[in-house]
Amino acid sequence: MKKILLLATGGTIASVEGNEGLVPGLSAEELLQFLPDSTVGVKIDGKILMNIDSTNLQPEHWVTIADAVYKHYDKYDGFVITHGTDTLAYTSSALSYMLQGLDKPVVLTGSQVPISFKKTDAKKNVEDALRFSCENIGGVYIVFDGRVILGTRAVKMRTKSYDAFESINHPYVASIHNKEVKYHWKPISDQQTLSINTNLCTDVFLMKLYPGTKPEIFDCLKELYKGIIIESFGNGGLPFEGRNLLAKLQEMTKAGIAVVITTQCLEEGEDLLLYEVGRKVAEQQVILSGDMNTEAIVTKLMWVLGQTDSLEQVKEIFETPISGDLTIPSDKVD
Ligand SMILES: NC(=O)C[C@H](N)C(=O)O
Repeated sequence: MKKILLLATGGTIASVEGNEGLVPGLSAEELLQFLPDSTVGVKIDGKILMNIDSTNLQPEHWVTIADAVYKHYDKYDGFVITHGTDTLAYTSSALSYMLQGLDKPVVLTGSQVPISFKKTDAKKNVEDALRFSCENIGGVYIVFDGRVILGTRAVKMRTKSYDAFESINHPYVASIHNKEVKYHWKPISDQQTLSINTNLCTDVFLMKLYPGTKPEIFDCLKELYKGIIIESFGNGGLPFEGRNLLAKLQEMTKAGIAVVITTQCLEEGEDLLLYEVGRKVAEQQVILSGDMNTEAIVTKLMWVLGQTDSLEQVKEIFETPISGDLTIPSDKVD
């Protein structure tokens, strides 16, 4: 019989009605009591790590979760982490960088409606997550609404609907229907032994550009952050006329700030070489993010800056795919 460890962290799934709205309140054992008897066939131990709305979740909590998986790794066949949906994709990405070489599934799930409510998506999601955690597959995954998404590729797209998450720029790993797992994609495992590296540098800022962004904002950011992610427009680029951000970019990279360029478009990623506005940026010491999603970019930059201060190394590690986070152009199928 497979042994699974369920790590509870809070979120809507564990929430109850409080005086000021929904608030996490159920323990891991209480969550498990809501599951039907048909979940037999698996031995599940439950452990609560924190009981918070994932809006309150911080990078330090990612470390707590990674440490818990690592500590219990040899004793279990798989792991299910129940979590709020709002920052779930950040946690799944962070875990994908901190825990590499997994040969067992680490499965995150949550729900849009608390498990104690009559009509809820929680029971199905936890059951599906438990099912997937028994598979012979390594890596970090999100299981939600019958779909399995690679941990570095999920984006929360909807605030209320059950199909809250989409897999962006990557195939769904599998779908789960009537208790059956049907694969659409499988990872190529090149590293066999599990390694944990939870060093993070959280001095990372995410800026969304809009027409009219003031260049002076970068003077403040330069003092506070070691890494800045610019969500630019379309294929990527910065204005060099009017409010000139290109000149500021040069100042930032000279000051040793790691600047990552991405796009506000969810699908297909940046392509800086296509337009003049992008090429002028590509000529600078910037870091490219290809088709990575913002959740993966933020957590990867924190993780890479936690490993090295050398800008060349930051660029090299960041631009190398980890845990399926980035499609290198030769991998793309037209
Ligand atoms: N559906 C949810 O879980 C939302 C909740 N606010 C959370 O992220 O904790």
